[in-house]
Amino acid sequence: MNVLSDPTKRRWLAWGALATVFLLVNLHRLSTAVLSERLTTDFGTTAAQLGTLHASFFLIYAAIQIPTGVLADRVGPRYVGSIGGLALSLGAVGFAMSDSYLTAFVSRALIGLGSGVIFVSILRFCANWYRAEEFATMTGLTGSIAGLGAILATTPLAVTVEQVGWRPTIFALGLVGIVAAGAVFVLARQSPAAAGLEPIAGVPEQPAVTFAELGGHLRALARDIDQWLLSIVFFAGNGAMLTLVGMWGVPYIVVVYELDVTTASYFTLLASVGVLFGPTAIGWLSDRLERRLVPMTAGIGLFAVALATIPIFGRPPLAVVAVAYLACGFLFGAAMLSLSIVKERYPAGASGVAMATVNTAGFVGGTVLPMVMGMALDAYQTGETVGGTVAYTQFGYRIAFGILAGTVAIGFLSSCWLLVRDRNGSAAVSARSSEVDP
Ligand SMILES: N[C@@H](Cc1c[nH]cn1)C(=O)NCC(=O)O
Repeated sequence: MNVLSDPTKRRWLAWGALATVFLLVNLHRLSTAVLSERLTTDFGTTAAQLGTLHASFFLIYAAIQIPTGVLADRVGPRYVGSIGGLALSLGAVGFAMSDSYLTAFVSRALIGLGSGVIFVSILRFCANWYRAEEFATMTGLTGSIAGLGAILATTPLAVTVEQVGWRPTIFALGLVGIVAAGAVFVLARQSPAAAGLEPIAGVPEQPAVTFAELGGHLRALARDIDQWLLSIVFFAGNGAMLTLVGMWGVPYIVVVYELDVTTASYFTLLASVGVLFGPTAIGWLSDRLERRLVPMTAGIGLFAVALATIPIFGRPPLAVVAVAYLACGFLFGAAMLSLSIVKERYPAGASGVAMATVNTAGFVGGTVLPMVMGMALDAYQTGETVGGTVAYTQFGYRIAFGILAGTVAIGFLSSCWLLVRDRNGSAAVSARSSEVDP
């Protein structure tokens, strides 16, 4: 058997193609920080227009999660993943060739649209090609790709853009994406059987679902308390991480410790290093322990504690901030277990819509929490500007980080509630509930 005909090897090739597209998703979604000055020069954008360009990606991303879940369940990851990869890559090519803010905005929206379908398609692919007890590891591994993308979107992207220019860089990423989307189409079949391969031991063939059945599952999800609790966990965990890395993690250090932006960005880089390792390690541990709720609750609780060091001390030693940022990134992996739990609560054929529902909450968190923190900070302006941006007081940052830590603490309480419900038998928190959390 060669690598294409052996299903246990073939699945890694297909996952690799999908993961390459997901790496590009993460590079594009976090690239605005590095590109901002050049975009301002080339398109004459105001700060508000630049913010809209950045935020449009997240809004579209959140909005299309549930339709993506329906399509991933009904049509399969091969078509959804490859068409999404093609769309985001064409968007990147268009963005690189844009000659006005309008074309740049439309192209960026296309990148967001294509990107939004990739993560759920990968998880849906993993549900069909990996055993249930490998699923949290695969979800974590996929989440870690986001950490790698976040790292590549900092200094490596900045250096490349400096050397060859932003347009050739984004154009090249578009070409890589077109090749990767082609590889997804060729390799990522619906299941081993659909690829004409032997079944994989312990991975049952999943029945096809109709749109009507998926509608029924969506209605069940809307009524399911566990789904809402899991969504709160992911809203808090994913939202807090995206807020820390993508928005307020750097300005806090610049203002409170009076460091320059480049030095401050090393701290958020540490958080991304945490995301590189944490989701895989925690997912793997959960699979080994055959437990989901206990590691999720412990991890999200520690996440809240790590984040709370900032509002509690206001200006802790920088080494403490470094450890806290790294710990937050690593422990974010615990929040990702919410995706495995919801997947195991629903029939295999509807796992896409179930995971997409919880992922939506994660990206609503990534959109809402930076804004809420910003509104809190606005009440504590110093009246000065640092590096062209409005400066806020240290107390303002304590309040804003307190809101963020409080949100993660609510995620922790939701996770505790899930544990209690599971122990009381009021919820079958996992399809394998008796094995997973006895
Ligand atoms: N790992 C997260 C994204 C993230 C959060 N903080 C830094 N990166 C992830 O994979 N989320 C799912 C998705 O759809 O991107």
